[in-house]
Parts: sequence; structure tokens; C-alpha cells
Amino acid sequence: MSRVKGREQHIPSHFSQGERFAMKEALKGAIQIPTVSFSPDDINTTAQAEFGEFIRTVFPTIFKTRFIQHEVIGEYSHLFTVQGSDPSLQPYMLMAHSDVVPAPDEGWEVPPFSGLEHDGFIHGRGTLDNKNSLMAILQALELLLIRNYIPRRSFFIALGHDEEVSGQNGAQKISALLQARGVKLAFIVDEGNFILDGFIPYLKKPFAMIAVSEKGAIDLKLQVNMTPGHSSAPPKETSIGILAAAISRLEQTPLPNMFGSGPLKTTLQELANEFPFPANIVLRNLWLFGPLVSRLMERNYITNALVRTTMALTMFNAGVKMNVIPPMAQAIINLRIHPAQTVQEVLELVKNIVADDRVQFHVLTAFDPLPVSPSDHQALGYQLLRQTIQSIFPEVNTVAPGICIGNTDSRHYTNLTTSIYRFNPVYLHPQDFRSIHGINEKISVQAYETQMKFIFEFIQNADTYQEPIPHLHEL
Ligand SMILES: CC/C=C\C/C=C\C/C=C\C/C=C\C/C=C\C/C=C\CCC(=O)N[C@@H](Cc1ccccc1)C(=O)O
Ligand SMILES: [Zn+2]
Ligand SMILES: [Zn+2]
Repeated sequence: MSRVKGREQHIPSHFSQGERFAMKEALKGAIQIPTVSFSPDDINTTAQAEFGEFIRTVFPTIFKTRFIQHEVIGEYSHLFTVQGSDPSLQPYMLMAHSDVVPAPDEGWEVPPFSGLEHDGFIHGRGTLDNKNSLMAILQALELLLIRNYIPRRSFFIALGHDEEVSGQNGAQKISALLQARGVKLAFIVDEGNFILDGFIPYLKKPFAMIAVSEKGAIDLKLQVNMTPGHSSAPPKETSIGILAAAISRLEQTPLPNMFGSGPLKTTLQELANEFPFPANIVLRNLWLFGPLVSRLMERNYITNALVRTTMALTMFNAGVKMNVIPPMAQAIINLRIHPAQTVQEVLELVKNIVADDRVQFHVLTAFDPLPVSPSDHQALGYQLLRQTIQSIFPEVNTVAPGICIGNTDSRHYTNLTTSIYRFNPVYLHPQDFRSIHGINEKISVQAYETQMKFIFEFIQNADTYQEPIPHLHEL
């Protein structure tokens, strides 16, 4: 895509000491509000209400700007409509979520809702998932408005409050509302992948992976009912034993490796130049070395998730008393479906592995993998992300399309656009990956400032009049 043409003003992303201090204090304040979601019926509504008040206080300019409309949807989600000056430009949407997963104090270096700053890092639940994005988006807009910025291209900011528990009251309602208003979006940018550093052996340089799809998912309940009785005279098989054997068969039988189908091949081909010899030759010739690369990817639990549908046993329940053989045993398996498979295909495979009619299957939730968004030279959203990555992170040589192994609220917006990109402009190392939904989640003050700067530039870059030009490699 060519550089932005006809941009009358470009507001430089320079911020005063006072502004930088205020922005990190604002993120700390956001972390301190425990907006935890446990289940769709159990979210911390008091904290969500407080969070709504908090953003009004911290970003006053956004709330008083005449060309910005703010609406509360589903009681605690927020939708901002930023009216651009040129209605001929198709709007886009930035997304983030305010809720976080639970964080019991155990194992944390500092309390998870303290928002403490230590050694240049802000600590706490939500610093990477996903209050960093939420606060950086609003902060960037607030600072642009203070500098009298008026966007050309309209955009929406959608902040869900229940992403961690399905998005049914936040994202789904916002999506339905925008659809009813006849909105069609040029593209969406949500959380998802990162600038990855240290995930692949021999690859010394970081690379940006923009997720152009995300895996599907199934929450599957397995249940076995057997005759209960006295533990002093047990039958040969019990509900617990039958279910445990079924689960064990599933754990011992990974679903097929789907390497070669979906966006992963493109990711690897685009990364080939970053590898030293002979890995670069291997990746450039996947027609020959595909089976080798596929086997290597299976060996690591993160890259394994990129090549196949994964199964995680997340809940197991049976029995109420030590000397009673229980009538029922239940387990929940969370499956994440590879882009080349469907819910139906995966259910078939799982049933064949279990191969025991006494095990009943109940699908609790299920959705297919998300469609693959365009990443070619004419894909406006992808190219704007690429352009902004290259200017804010000049040390990153490769920007590649990939898949998101987790799920995001953006999956509820396929009715509004075919171009959904899941990308956080933040470096992620393997230990950071484990902190997401784990312990000691933290973000460096510098990384947060850079994320805010990225969005500050991105919003301005999105004002381009030019459609991306095909077949030009340089921006
Ligand atoms: C060739 C490429 C080689 C290597 C790539 C290396 C690594 C890729 C690894 C990691 C990718 C990086 C980051 C992914 C991190 C997090 C996942 C992203 C978003 C997930 C957000 C989330 O947690 N969502 C929940 C939402 C949910 C809740 C309830 C029901 C359904 C969904 C989730 O997915 O569970
Ligand atoms: Zn998230
Ligand atoms: Zn999450």
C-alpha cells in the first residue's frame, strides 16, 4: 500500500512527561478494579459499574466531544461511535474487553488487583488480557482529541464486558445493534496474536503475527451412568472407571495433524527468510520438508496447537461419599478446532476414539473455525496494521498472517465484515504467554506506552483515501 496521500496534518506521537505519567497511572487504576467474569451468570457487576465511571473520569474529552456518541450496551459494555468528516470512507472498528479471568492471590509476586509498578512493569490481572488494549485505545483517542484531531474515516470502539465468558451480553448485542443500523465495516482489529519473540528455536528475531482466523471450539460434556451401590462389593466397572478410561483414550490419541491446510503454511513461508541456513531452505520447500516441519511443530505445546485440534480436559466430577459407588461421572472437554476442520468432523473423530456406547456426549457450546480474512496487498485493515507495525517497530522484519489459538469477541462480528484481524501491538515471550490466564501477568511501562503510540498512529493512518495498491511490496 502506498503511503497516506493528502493527509493535511499528521500529529506526531510525542507525549509530555505529564501525559506519560497520567497514562500509566490510568492503566494502574483500571487494573485495580476487579472486573472478574466467572460465568455468564456470575460477573462482577459492581466492578463493571465502577469501571464505567472510571473511564468517564479518566477520558473526559472523549465523553464531551460532539462527534463522538457513547452508548452503554448490555448494561456494562461500551460502544463509541466516532463520526468522521468524510462519509464516503467506510468505517472500521477497534475492540477490547474490560473483563478479566479470576486471579486467586496464590503464586503472584504482587496481589493481582494491586496494579503495582515494580522494576518498570505494571503488574496485575488484565495487563496483557486485555485492559492494556482497552486503555490504550481510549488513551490514544483522548490524546488525539486534545490535539484537536478530527478523523476523516468514522470508526467504532466496542468494549465488551463479558468476553471471558462468551460475549453474549456484550459483543453479541453490539453486533446486533450495528447490524440493525445497517453498518458494514471495512475491517475490525481485536486482541489475539502479538509480536512473538523466543517462541521458535533458531529464530532470533521477533516477528509480528496478525491472526486472520481463529480456531473453532467445542465444550463437550461426557457422562457415564451406572448402577450405584455399596463400595464393599463393587462391580467390575464403575461410572468413574469407564469415564476415566474414555478420557485417557482421548488424551493418548491426538486428533490428526492438519499441517498444510489453513493459513499456517503462508506464515511459515513468510518467515523463511528470518531463519538461518538450513532452516530457511527447509521452510522455503515445504512441498518436500512439510512432514519434517509438521513433526517438529507437534513437539512443542504451543506450536502443536497451531497444527491440530486440541483437547483439554478441564472438569471432572463424580462421587459424594467415600463408601458409595456413584451413579454418575461427568467430565468437560474443551476442544479448539483447527481451521481445516468442522464441529461435526471433530465430534465424529472424538466418538470414534471413545468407542464406548456407555459414554454419552452432550455438546454444551460449539462453533466452527472463523473464516480466513484477507491478507493480500488490497486488504486495507491488514495493510494498515502492517504499515503501522513497520513504523512503530522498525526492528520487526516480518509481518505474517496466522491463526489465533484462543477465541475473541470479534467472532461475533462476522455479520458486519469479512476482514477481522486479531493483533496486539505488544511483544510476547513464552513466559508472558503463560501469564495470560495464569500468574504474574504484567506489562512494561514502555510496552504500554508503545501500544498507545501504535494506536495513536493507526487511527491517523486509517484516514487514508487510498485503497491499497496491488503487488507493491514496499509501503
Ligand atoms: C509458525 C508460527 C510459529 C510459532 C508461533 C508461535 C506461537 C504462537 C503462540 C501464541 C500465540 C500468541 C498469543 C495467543 C495468546 C492468547 C490467545 C489470544 C486470545 C485469547 C483470549 C481469550 O482468552 N479468550 C477466551 C474466550 C472464551 C471464553 C469462553 C468461551 C469461549 C472463549 C478463550 O479463548 O478461552
Ligand atoms: Zn482477552
Ligand atoms: Zn482471556
